[in-house]
Amino acid sequence: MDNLLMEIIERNRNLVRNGKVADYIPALGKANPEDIGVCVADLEGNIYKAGKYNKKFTIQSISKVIGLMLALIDNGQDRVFEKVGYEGTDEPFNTLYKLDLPHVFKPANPMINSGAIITTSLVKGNGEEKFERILALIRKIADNPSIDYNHEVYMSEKSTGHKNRAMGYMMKSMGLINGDVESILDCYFKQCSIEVDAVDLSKIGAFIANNCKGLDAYGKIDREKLTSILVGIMSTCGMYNFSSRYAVEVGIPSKSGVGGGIMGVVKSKMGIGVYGPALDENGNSSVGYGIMKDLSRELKLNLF
Ligand SMILES: NC(=O)CC[C@H](N)C(=O)O
Repeated sequence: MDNLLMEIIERNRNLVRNGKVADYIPALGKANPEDIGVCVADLEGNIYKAGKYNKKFTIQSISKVIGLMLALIDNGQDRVFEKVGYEGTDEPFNTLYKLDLPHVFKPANPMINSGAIITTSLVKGNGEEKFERILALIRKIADNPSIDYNHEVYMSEKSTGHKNRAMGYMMKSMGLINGDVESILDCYFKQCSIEVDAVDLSKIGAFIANNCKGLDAYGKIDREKLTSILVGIMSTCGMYNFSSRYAVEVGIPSKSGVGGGIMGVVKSKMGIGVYGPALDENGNSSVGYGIMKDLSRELKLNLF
């Protein structure tokens, strides 16, 4: 299996040229596009890996899955989806303008920035406590207590994230956000700056694939429902405005981040973590997409 993963990396390495490392968050621009890693964690506890699987990068939008998870545990399904929708969108992840349309009352889904700012706002905790709870949950489900956030990336996001700030205040004016917008954004920027590697992502994916089994408590939701919401939303919205094409070509519920990571969840089978920081025009890892496509074909994982 490790050999197959290495072969798949090499087969897709040329896709680096189709992408570009994100630099709208200046600190992300330092990543090396040639660093490519992959890891598969199955539900029996086996870990298969190849390439730069232990290269650290920031989790970015993949944290939206964990934000949604904790918001659901804290509030239950109905309260969360009063403030954010279930539906996919053909707008990019940082879209803002639809929030100002007369018939739009909430962000389309929790995987775009506006929707994720809502789920972060719904995570219980005052000030730092909100972030500490998100970090603790990631450490727990990745089974890695050393996971932490990257201060430089956090500061870089905080000082340049004006559009996210605009969304936060817009949604406050729409009555969707309770509490202090700046402190919610601060938590959002920090959660995006949490550093992981491909192994961590595969383990988080495996946790979800195993019906989210292993938490001490599930608060206002049961874990079967929690899992189907996470997996359903990842399949329809996880790759932003590329989600449907991705479903056709890969067919694995996945979430990407502009740090270059993709996390895949194959229910009852495995979690997958891929890293490749060069991004395509939708903000998804260009090599990561190729690797997921090949993995899906070779291991017959396409759900559809
Ligand atoms: N797509 C992403 O990974 C976006 C996350 C990034 N922190 C942002 O808010 O722009």
